[in-house]
Amino acid sequence: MTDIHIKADKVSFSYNKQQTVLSDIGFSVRKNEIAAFVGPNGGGKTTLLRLIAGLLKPESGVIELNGRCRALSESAQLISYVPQYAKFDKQFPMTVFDVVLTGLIKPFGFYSKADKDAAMQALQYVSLEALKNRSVADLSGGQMQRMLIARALVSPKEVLLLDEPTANIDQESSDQLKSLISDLSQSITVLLVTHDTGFLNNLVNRLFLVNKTLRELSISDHYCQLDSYEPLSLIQNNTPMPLVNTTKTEEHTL
Ligand SMILES: Nc1ncnc2c1ncn2[C@@H]1O[C@H](COP(=O)(O)OP(=O)(O)OP(=O)(O)O)[C@@H](O)[C@H]1O
Repeated sequence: MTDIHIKADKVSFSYNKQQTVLSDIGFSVRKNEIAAFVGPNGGGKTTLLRLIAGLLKPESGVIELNGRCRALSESAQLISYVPQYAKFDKQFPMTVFDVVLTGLIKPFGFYSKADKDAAMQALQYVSLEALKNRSVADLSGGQMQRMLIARALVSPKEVLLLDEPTANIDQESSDQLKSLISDLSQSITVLLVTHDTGFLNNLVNRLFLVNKTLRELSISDHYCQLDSYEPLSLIQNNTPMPLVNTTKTEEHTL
């Protein structure tokens, strides 16, 4: 019996059948792992997340969840994707609670008491319940990110995909987010894309370098300077990843 949760095998993709964006991608992630995709701009990280979410279809190869490929509708029930630059018009008069509810697709926007309880629970999970009536216009970047995670998880999910979750947030918010992701991984699998390699220290179990192809980077128990890691130079020189300590420790719980 395997506990492989997500597996990609020989996946290739191009937009409009033009330039190949991803070529022969293969990796696997186990249940409750936190995996990060790093790499240079335009390397294909966001495209890979969209493929995993089922929003794009591989040109060749397969992506399996729990051992089989899924249709988009089924993927959407199991996987939540928080895109890069997920933004709300700050002038739009919506409260935090309203936004979280929109994570539940309901005809005519009719939400039951159970839906509202679920939204409240999701807000509690990300420690935003006190801000539930606040307008989204008045949220900080970190609060916005946590709200979007609450929205993504308002219905139960197996996998959370986060694209650049620390973009435009300060160190304190980044630390809170890191704790939240670590906590979430007790119950779900988290895959994230980031350029913020410092964020990955003591957080991730798996690290993948994406630049058209994918290469798993070794995670060592020995410390090194992840902060000075430069994906592009690694690819160009084809040198091994400097030793980093990004292993999530057994006792790392919140
Ligand atoms: N909808 C699209 N149509 C055509 N080309 C696209 C589309 N989206 C992305 N691309 C191209 O695909 C390549 C990979 O883009 P992608 O956004 O996946 O890279 P990335 O690694 O996430 O980049 P970044 O780190 O800058 O966010 C880029 O060359 C990009 O211009």
